[in-house]
Amino acid sequence: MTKIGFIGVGGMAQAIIGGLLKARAFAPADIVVHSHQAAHYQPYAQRLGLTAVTSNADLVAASDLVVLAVTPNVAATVLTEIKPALTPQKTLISIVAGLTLAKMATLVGDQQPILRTLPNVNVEIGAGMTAVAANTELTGAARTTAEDVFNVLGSTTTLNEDQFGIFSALAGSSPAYIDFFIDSLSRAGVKYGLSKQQATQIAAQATLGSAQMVLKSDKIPFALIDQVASPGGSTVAGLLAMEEAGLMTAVVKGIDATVQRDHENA
Ligand SMILES: NC(=O)C1=CN([C@@H]2O[C@H](COP(=O)(O)OP(=O)(O)OC[C@H]3O[C@@H](n4cnc5c(N)ncnc54)[C@H](OP(=O)(O)O)[C@@H]3O)[C@@H](O)[C@H]2O)C=CC1
Ligand SMILES: O=C(O)[C@@H]1CCC=N1
Repeated sequence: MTKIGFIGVGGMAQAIIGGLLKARAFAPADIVVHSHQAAHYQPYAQRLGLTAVTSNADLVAASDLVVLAVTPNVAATVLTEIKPALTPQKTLISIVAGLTLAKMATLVGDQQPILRTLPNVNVEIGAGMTAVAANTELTGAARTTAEDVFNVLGSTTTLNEDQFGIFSALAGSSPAYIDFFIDSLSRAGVKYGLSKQQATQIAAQATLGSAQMVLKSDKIPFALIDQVASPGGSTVAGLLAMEEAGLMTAVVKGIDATVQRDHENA
């Protein structure tokens, strides 16, 4: 059986592992974990029945797929550390935002098969959106095996590396921005007397349905806006007030800052 190892078991690795277990894509014991602090990875591994090892090198030795799931500031150090344990029979999978295939190859060697990915947190419930880019060493069955890790967790798209920055903003970071929007809607509901729990449920279901409508309809979002906004009605009054407060400009400015920070991490 293919064994998958995670270097780092923070928020994103735990979302991927949770999604893989729910999809029964790997048996718990075939998921190997290690992170910086034993107090973090050992209880987590024990709780889920995963295989915990005591070093990054041991993790690479025990895994066919090695997922780099550390923050960008320590990625280079960790790649240098695991280089002696890597072989061309193993696939290195990075989820690190901003880290290019070329940079990784300089640290682990040109012969290493590598899949650069950028998943989002919704992989945890099988509703993820992940970008992938393979280097020239990753081909055939090995490439399929690596990409299938993310195919079982939602949608995937193959992307040129120069588009990973904007993808990271629109799919990787946006769950936080959409949660912010849902929370803003539900806070408005509280202002008008709904309980926070009921307002959040209502706002989240309306957001989910609207996203599904955009994906299923042949209309662009602006046409769907017109379908909701009745002449002389309440929606158009709300839309104009939101635009006066600069909603679209605020969103684009937020994405600009996200992309800029992603480039600084590269
Ligand atoms: N969060 C998200 O939605 C997304 C994140 N990403 C990328 O995923 C990566 C991880 O992000 P996130 O999970 O949010 O971050 P976290 O801070 O939650 O997790 C980072 C993990 O790295 C571990 N770590 C730190 N240093 C080492 C080391 N030397 N050796 C082994 N493990 C180490 C930490 O271990 P310990 O806890 O034991 O200290 C921790 O488990 C980032 O590169 C980010 O760009 C990509 C897409 C989406
Ligand atoms: O906040 C971050 O840096 C990462 C990248 C995409 C989502 N989270």
